[in-house]
Order: sequence, then C-alpha cells, then structure tokens
Amino acid sequence: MRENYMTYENALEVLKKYGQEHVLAYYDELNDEEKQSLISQIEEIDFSIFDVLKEKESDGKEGMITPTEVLTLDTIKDYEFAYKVLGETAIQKGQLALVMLAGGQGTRLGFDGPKGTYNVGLTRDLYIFECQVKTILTVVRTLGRWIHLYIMTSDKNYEATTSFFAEHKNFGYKEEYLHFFKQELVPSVDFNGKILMEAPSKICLSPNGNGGWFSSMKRAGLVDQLDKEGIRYINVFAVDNVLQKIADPVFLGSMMMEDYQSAAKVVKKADPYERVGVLCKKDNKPYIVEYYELSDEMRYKKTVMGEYAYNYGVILNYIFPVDQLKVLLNENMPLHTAKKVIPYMNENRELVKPTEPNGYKFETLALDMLQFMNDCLPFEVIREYEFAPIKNAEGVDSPETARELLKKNGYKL
Ligand SMILES: CC(=O)N[C@H]1[C@@H](OP(=O)(O)O)O[C@H](CO)[C@@H](O)[C@@H]1O
Repeated sequence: MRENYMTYENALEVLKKYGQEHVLAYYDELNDEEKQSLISQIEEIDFSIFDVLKEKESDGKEGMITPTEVLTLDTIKDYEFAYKVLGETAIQKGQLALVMLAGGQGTRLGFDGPKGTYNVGLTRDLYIFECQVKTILTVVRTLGRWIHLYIMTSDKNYEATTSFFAEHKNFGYKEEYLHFFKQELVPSVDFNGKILMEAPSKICLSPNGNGGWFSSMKRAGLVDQLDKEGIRYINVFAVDNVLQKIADPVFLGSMMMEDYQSAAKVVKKADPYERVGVLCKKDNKPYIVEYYELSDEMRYKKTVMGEYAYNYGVILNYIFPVDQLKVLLNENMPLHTAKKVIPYMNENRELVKPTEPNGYKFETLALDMLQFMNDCLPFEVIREYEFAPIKNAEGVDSPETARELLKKNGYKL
C-alpha cells in the first residue's frame, strides 16, 4: 500500500472548508488500513467542483451563439504541403505529445472492461488500443522520432489497462514513451450538496469526466515532464475512434501556421441529428454545443446559401498548446450535473439502494476547454477516412459500422 501524503488534520481542514466534515464521522472506529484508505480517497478528490457549484448558483448568464468558419478540405489541400512540413518539423523536434482519453467503461457498448481492450477483429485479433498505437507508430516510423503517449484511465480500469498493454508488449510502443495516469475522482452528493458515503471508510466517488484530463496530468506530476521534454503541443483524442489520424502533421502545422490557440478536427454532420458536438462560437469565442443540448432552432438553422449553419461536428481530436493548458488550470471548468440513483450509507450505516434519483454526479467535459481559448481552428476531415467511433453495441457508431469503414481503408479483419 502506498504512503499517504495527506494527514488526518489536512483532510479535516479541507473538508471543513467545504462543509463536509461528516465524511470523517466514523474515522476513530476504523482500523488502520481503512483509515489510510479513507484519507487517500479524500486526497484524490477534486474539491474545486464545490467552488464551481457556488459560482453556478450565482451566474446563469447566456451568451450569443453564432456559426464558425471552418478550414475546409479544399483550403487544406491548397496549403497541405506547407502545413505538413511545419508539423513534421515540430514533431521531429519532440514538441508534440499525445493524450488518449481511455477512462470510459464502455457501458453503451455493453462491454465489461476498458473500451480499448475491445477486440474489433473478426478472423484475427484487432484491439481498439492496437488500432490507435499502430496509427501512431506509422508517424513515428515515417518521422524517425518517438512521441510521448499518455493514456488516461479511470481509477477502476487502470490495472486492467496497464496489464493489457504489458501482455501485448505495448503493441510495439517504446516503454519509455508510454505513460499511464489516472483520471481524478469527484464525490457524488445528495440534493443538499453533502458528500454521500458508501461505507464508513468509503466515499461515493465517480470519475470527473474527460474535461479533467490536463488537471489529472498535473496532479500525476506529468506537466513537469512535459516542460522538461520541451513539449509544446498536445494532441488529445478519444480512444473509441479507430480510424482517426493521430499526431497528424498537417493538422498540427495548420494550427501553427494560422497561429491559433487550439484546433479541432471536425466532420460535416451526416444529418442534423448525428450525435456529435457542434462547433460554433459563443460571444465570439470557440464553443461546442454537445448533441444532447442542441436546440431544434440551431439544428435546422440554414445559411443564405441554403446549408445548415451548424453543420460541423467535432470528432474529439483536438490540439492545444501546453502554455494555454497551463492557463486553464487556474480556471474552473463548467460542471455538468446529472441526477442519478446513487447507493449510499444511511444513518444506521446500512447501504441503501434507492429506486429514484437521490443525488448528483458531476462531470467536466473536454469540449468545454475550448471556450477558454481565444480561438480554435476547425479542421475538416473526411469522415470515411477518419471517423469510425465505436460507442454502441449495434446500429450507428457500433463495431459493425466501424468494421465497414476499417475494411474500406484497407484493414484486414
Ligand atoms: C463530452 C465529449 O467530449 N463528447 C464527445 C464524444 O461524445 P460521446 O457520446 O460522449 O462519446 O465524442 C463525439 C465524437 O465521437 C463528440 O462529437 C462529442 O462532442
């Protein structure tokens, strides 16, 4: 068991600050191991959510949403060579690192285990993690330079993920360029904002959403490593899109040449209902409206040319300069709350499984990072070449649709 860095006094102090001392109510009755475990959980908590909650109550101001210009396929083609040279040079200098968001549990996919360990092959094994690593290896081999790859897992799937990589010899990726870190946890609270407990030594915790990836890197001590290595840009991407280009020099070069503070790969939406976040502007700053928050008014709005005004969706593949990400560490990311059924311990120390929602779970979303950047370059990609997400067990965005696209791109399944 690892050493605790936080003491009981430290823990009590933080909890008091947020009116949550009840978390330590049974501390004296716990054995040493339980005591240590409870303090560790408190240490892992991202308490800033309570600050955001307070702000949320007081603000509620809405901004003005407008469409955004996109760097379209045609323009990219015209400048491709120049973008590529610039991007390749930066990668060869070791200025780019990669972050794979692999904390999800694959619930929609109905798959038990880290999503990246899902086997999409038919007659041979082809794991989602393998697809991503192979894509990166192509760039590594072409440019003759290893690229640091950071993989974010949840607390729950950390062991399963690291041992899966070890079992498969990292799919050929050089060990010293491969790093794993855990996503921070946030406590679930009741409707009065009090942290729920599962047992006297166990807080109800859940992962803090994919928006916390950089603060989780910071907490894991990896931001210092970025600085030491002279890494200036981070390409962050979702584990589930098996066709995406990662460490794409053209994408990186376009952001550098056009001098943007962030860049997002986008596709033309397949239809107004496609479940992708829509890239637009809010009060002239980059903004993404997630699909479940998109109003019909925005969904069907047309331009004077008769096209959908909000026609580009993000594929969850972004580049951010490290110095901008550091600035963001001082900001409170917007918090998305969901009412959930959360099993909890009552006053009699019994575990209760409610039938109705009894509290809130919190998440920050990666797409919310964009609004803290002054600008964002929307970079269009061809969906048939770069967008094959595996999210659902069947139907759209399923293993079946991904396989079709993989085959079209020359993969042997
Ligand atoms: C919070 C977040 O980043 N959501 C992303 C993500 O959606 P999920 O349905 O949460 O997997 O991937 C989509 C692309 O596959 C992207 O369009 C959307 O914005």
